[in-house]
Amino acid sequence: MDPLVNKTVELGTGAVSDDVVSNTAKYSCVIMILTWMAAYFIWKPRAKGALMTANRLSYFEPSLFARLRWCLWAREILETADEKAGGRPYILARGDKDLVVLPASLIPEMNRMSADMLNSRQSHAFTLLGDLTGMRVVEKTSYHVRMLLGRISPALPELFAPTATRISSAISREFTSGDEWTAFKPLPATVRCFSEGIALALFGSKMAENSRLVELTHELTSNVFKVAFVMRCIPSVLQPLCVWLLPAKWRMESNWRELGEFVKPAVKSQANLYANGSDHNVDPNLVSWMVKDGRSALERDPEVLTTLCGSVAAGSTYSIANFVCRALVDLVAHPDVLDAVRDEIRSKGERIGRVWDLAAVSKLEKLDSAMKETARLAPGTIIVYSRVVQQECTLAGAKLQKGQFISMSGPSRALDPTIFENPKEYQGLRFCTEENIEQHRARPFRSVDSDILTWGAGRWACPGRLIADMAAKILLMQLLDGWDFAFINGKPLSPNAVHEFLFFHPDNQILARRRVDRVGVKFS
Ligand code: HEM
Repeated sequence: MDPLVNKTVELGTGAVSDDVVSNTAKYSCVIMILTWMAAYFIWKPRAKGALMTANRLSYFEPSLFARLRWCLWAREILETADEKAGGRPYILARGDKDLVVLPASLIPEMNRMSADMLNSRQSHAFTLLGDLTGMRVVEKTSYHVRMLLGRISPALPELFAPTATRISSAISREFTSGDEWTAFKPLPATVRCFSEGIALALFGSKMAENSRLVELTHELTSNVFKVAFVMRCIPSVLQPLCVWLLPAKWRMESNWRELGEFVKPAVKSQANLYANGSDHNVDPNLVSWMVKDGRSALERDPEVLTTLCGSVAAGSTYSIANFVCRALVDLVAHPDVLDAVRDEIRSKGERIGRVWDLAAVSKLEKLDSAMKETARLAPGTIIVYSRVVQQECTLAGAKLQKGQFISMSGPSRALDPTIFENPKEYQGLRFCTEENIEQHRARPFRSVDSDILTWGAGRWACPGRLIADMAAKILLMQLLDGWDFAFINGKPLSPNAVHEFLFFHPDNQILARRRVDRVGVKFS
């Protein structure tokens, strides 16, 4: 029979539509099984002996979803992953990159690995989207890090008094002089205070007299972070185009140009001075030392030095300000700790005639303990020890290829109940108890502590930690002595988070008023 005829007949009875449906169902089943098998075989070799993956719902999920989840819920994702992994390495799908998260117990072993095995620069440049934020050069050099550690940190006793003077005069500008409660935004106020100190360390006293340059140190930072935070939500291929839709990108470009207009002529004129042999006393600031010590063409290039100054500004102004605002609100939320810290400042001040030098400030153990506790509970970043592997190696049983990004979870250590009793509870004086005080004296806030990980760890731990510690104490001591603080409607403020970064929201407000019984804090 002619099949066409047959079909026509069957169509009329509706039998064909049943057939078509059942064939479609069969083919769909076959396709599904084949797809599943293909996925299984592609996936299986990776999964075999492989690590757990966090923040990836399925192999086929677009990485954009992982990016967005990480942007919004990084803390929760990391906490759940740490718990599931139980101290074993795992993969964190961040959306922009898969990181192998290693247990913090590996820190001593990793600290022994040479600099050409693990690279921190590549990882920092990637995290802050160096190509888009203008900081790509930090991938090539750590000259600024060497200068901070080798030249600026040793000069801190000399920098202490002028830094304190600048911060103090900024405090009197930024904080209320009235004895009535007044609402204000602590983050922008403290950022402006710290920018005075950072500008001094970066550019020296003469250049730091220029208020626009001081302003640039935090304005540039703010725009760099805005660009990086927003662009990290967008797939890499779209970033070079989309970034130009951000007003922050245009402002940042103009900030870089302006910074160059300050730094480049200074670099050139100082290079001339040194070339003429008139370099007897180097002013302790980053620009002067970089010009003086520069050996390679890169280290002498005014454009590169401008970028390095900008990247130090980006690593410093908001980091200290965020930290100090958190330390302050933690103290306000725990009046017993606040009273103990104030008493310590007052009684020690009386013993030394109320004029503080760097050594005396460094001995405020209760203030130091409260700072450590804040940093433990609300670090600047929950991911630390971020490095790029340079040679194939095996760590904690995980085989790592060249180019693999690795990292560690800060909270997995800082909130470990075997290290800290009631780890999620703020106990500002926990490091000053009888059994902890000796260790606290040996490892104050400014030191690299692989239990708290405030500064990361190893040879590439934060090179600005001594400056940060000094500047934070100069500010906190004056604020605690001179002002009362309170929450608006008694409501405490929690840290905000975006990607792996915790921060104090710039719009957060608290109340302040002058203290009637302030005794005054002077620095020498
Ligand atoms: C409370 C304030 C601060 C905190 C919590 C902090 C924390 C950190 C952390 C965790 C790192 C990564 C370290 C690693 O990769 O192991 C880092 C890097 C860095 N910090 Fe800080 N920091 C602070 C203040 C400062 C200051 C004041 C400066 C400069 C004056 C600074 C300059 C830098 C630089 C240049 C890097 C990059 C180092 C590199 O490329 O290897 N930081 N900081």
